Amino acid sequence: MTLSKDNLLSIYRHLHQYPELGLEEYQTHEYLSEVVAKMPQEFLTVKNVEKLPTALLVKVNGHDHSKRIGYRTDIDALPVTEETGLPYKSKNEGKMHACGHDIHMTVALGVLSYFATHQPDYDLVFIFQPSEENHSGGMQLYQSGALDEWMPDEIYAFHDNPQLPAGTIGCLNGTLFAGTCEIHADFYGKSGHAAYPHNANDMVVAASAFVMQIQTVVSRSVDPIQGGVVTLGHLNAGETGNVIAGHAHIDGTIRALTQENNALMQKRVRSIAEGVALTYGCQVDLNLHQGGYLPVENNQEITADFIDYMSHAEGVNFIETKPAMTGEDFGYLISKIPGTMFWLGVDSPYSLHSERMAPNTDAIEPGVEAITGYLTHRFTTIK
Ligand SMILES: CC(=O)N[C@@H](CCC[C@H](N)C(=O)O)C(=O)O
Repeated sequence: MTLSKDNLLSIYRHLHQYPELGLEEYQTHEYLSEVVAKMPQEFLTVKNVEKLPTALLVKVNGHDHSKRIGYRTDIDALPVTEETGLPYKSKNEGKMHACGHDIHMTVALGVLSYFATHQPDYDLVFIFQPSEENHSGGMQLYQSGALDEWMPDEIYAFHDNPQLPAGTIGCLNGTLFAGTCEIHADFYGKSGHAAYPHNANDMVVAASAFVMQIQTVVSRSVDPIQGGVVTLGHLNAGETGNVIAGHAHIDGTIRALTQENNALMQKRVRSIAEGVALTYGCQVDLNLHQGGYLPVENNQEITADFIDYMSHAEGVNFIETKPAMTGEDFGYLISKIPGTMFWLGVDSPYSLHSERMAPNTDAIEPGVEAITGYLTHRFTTIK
């Protein structure tokens, strides 16, 4: 049975209502397993992963086992309080599928349900991967060895895109997403009475200097033609207005389209943190963590075939897109297995990660059809 439009919509709404954070996706894993269990099992082999219990792998056994295509979806949500006002809004307080991984999972189930009833030419491995937003779930899954016996020859994934019309496929033959590196910084000084600054060491001042100096990383150190991003999204210091803060904590992210620029920016952020500590006579504890968030470099030959198919397939609305500074731990998987990442338009006025981001669910069916059509085509061109 191929899941119908109504089935897919009700799956989407269920997933949307029960978002879970990275590595905690137990209910999601259970629900996905139940949906897969209701599909005809003749061609399916399901595998759980001991080291990563919320991951789910499903192989559709093809007519011929000499080649294998991987299709990955992420399953985690964000610590965001939903404000879409949707009747099926999140029931898990403070958690939301604000990055649209619920769309990713629904489309993956739609594609899987098609191949569960239409045996593919070669094997297809569906990878339901935890923790894309943090903890590098894709890298953890790869390194767990769970994929080893089902290692795909090539791999695909998409991300939903609120800026594209619903159902539109977007792609680029090159680097689609940036490599990212998380910044976590703690500045330690000496707290004290607001009236006696000379007896304290104010970490609001040190953290502010760090924030301002960081602004020169992209503007002064990165080739402007290549660009980059440093965003500090979280700053916390002190307790109240008349007490000098002895501690400041900052979280942020570095983004660059090449690993070389990412490394350069990491080096500059470290120098600035150390410079601020020296200048302000404080301690800094800086943690720069890149994990599996490598640039998403689409494979040239595979992506050329993908773009050729999508631009000519009947019923597919395709546009060539620019690189984006969003990150993805698919960057790790695609550095190990050649493949293509692409966009699926979900047409929302609010951006990914916004508490108001409400994907247009009209994207689901054309997404399933375009991907099903491409994979069917790819079985005839895969080398
Ligand atoms: C698609 C998307 O929004 N991905 C996230 C990935 C986060 C990577 C890492 N935790 C970081 O913050 O650098 C993104 O924020 O782009």
